[in-house]
Amino acid sequence: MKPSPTTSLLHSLKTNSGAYDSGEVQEPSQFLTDFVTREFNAFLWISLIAITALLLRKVLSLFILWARARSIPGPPCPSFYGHSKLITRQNLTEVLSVSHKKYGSVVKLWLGPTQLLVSIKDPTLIKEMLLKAEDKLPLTGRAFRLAFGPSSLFVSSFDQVQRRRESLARELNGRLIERVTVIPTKVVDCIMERIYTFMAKGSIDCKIVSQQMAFTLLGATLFGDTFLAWSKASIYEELLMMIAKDACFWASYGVTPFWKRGFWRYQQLCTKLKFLTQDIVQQCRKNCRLFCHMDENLHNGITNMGRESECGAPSCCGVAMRDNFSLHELNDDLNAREEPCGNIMGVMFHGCLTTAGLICNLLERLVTHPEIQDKIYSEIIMARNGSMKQDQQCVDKLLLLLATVYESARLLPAGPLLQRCSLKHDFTLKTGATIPAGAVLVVPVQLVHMDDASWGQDANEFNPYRFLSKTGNGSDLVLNASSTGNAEKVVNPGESSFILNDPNDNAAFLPFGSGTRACVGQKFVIQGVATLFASLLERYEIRLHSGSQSDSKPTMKNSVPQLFPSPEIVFIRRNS
Ligand code: HEM
Repeated sequence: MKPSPTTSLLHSLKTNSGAYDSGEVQEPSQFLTDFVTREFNAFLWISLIAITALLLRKVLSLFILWARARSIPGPPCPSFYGHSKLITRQNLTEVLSVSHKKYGSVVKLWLGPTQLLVSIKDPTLIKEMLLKAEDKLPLTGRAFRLAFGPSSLFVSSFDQVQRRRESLARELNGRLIERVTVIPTKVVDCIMERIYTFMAKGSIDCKIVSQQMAFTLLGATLFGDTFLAWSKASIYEELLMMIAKDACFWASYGVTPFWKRGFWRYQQLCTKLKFLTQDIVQQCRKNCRLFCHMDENLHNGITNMGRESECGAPSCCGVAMRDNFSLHELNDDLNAREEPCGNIMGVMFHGCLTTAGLICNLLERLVTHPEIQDKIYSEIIMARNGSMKQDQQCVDKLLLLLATVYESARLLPAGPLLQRCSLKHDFTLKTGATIPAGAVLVVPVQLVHMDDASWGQDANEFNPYRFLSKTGNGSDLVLNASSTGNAEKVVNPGESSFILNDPNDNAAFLPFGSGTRACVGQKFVIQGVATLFASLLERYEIRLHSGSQSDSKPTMKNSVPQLFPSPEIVFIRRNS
């Protein structure tokens, strides 16, 4: 029988001590061999103990995970691999819809023996969870890191994003909100210029025009006037969209797939985007210095005429945006590991995709509900007549327009699920259910937005009036979801006074998430999109192209709205 490592260690110790006892002198080479053998054996033992401890820890945490998860209701596992075989990206919301109906508002599914998914549908519990679970899933962070390099936004861990989040939120909701009323006048001109080029070829696809609008709105906000005159803007937009198509796919590999040719092609696109971002940032800085210089000259009484074309600012711009503070917020104070421009690319990527989705949905609702479009137009004209400043539209008065933006965001949120996790700590919900650290937490936003209990019988119908309350005889008559049938007839902008409800008062309104990792762009994007549409609708009527098929009522499957194809639309200039 082979001696075990312990016996050989003891034996060698014994023989050596015996040799010294008997006064024999050992050969130095023999001593060295014994020493190395002993050291090696000791190393093997230590490794064995460490690996066993590690495995035991893993098994223990697995038992703890299973024990904690037992208290959460959910369908039994069909196999060792849990429910992963039943779930695809497309049908997860449907699976969750069925499970919530059967098991209640908190449901668990096993995605494998070690991966637990917990879905929450009750609005109050959702709010609680979104406050307590501070981290994002590592997959999201990986997708952004692979595409744009390490950055301090859109990272999984809350500790790493907190500071940048707060400073960006301060800027977006402070100075930028003030400025957003100026941007769209210029942006509309630029957008319309491109829309006319599209229309020269016939009608336009709603998706393409929304992408274009979102990109121009965000680009002008982040980079100022320089962006509107930038010759490479359309290449930038194309690259962003190409990256968006593949980002999740490449991030889903546990190990970066260096061996795949497609991955290198993807990386090339990302590098091109990085160079383009650096280019626009440099141009912004150059123009900013030029503008500052112009300002000085202006103060010194030197005429400014002709300088605008000198510095490349577009002719359509009435007001120049001189300090690109958003760039400072995103690009300054980077730590050594961060990619310069990483945050800028991340914000452009997320902002463009989500804003394009909202604009597309809004356009679809307006063309399929022309009566609402007409009312919004009257509201715009009335607000314009009452406005002191002829070149600016005060969007806060356009209640029906704002309500239509909210309703569009509610009906088709940017993604079907909100995802979170708590990487380090378990936490307990009010119901007593303990959510283990590392569990994938999801909110099926589409289901929550279509829930009759939160939105009334007409939850899956387009009804912007649900966000308006009518004040009458001193008491508020709230035209909410349950009374919407009549509300539309009663509400006529200008005839009586209305109040726009804060959509966030309803815990079931989640297109921008909520809690610790909620979208920092919500207020800005709603103001920006509403101001953009106020300018656009004042000058153009948007209609469905005569050949285009669009069903205003999306079909439902297990309470999940099915997307309708993007309609073809046309912009018709108004006479007045
Ligand atoms: C219609 C447009 C937009 C929609 C629907 C949207 C939606 C969202 C959602 C659902 C989240 C995750 C929230 C959560 O987990 O609770 C998010 C995060 C975020 N959004 Fe937006 N967003 C939009 C536009 C923007 C814009 C324009 C910006 C910035 C200029 C922005 C900046 C961010 C940031 C920085 C985060 C990450 C927060 C974090 O990880 O801590 N968003 N957004």
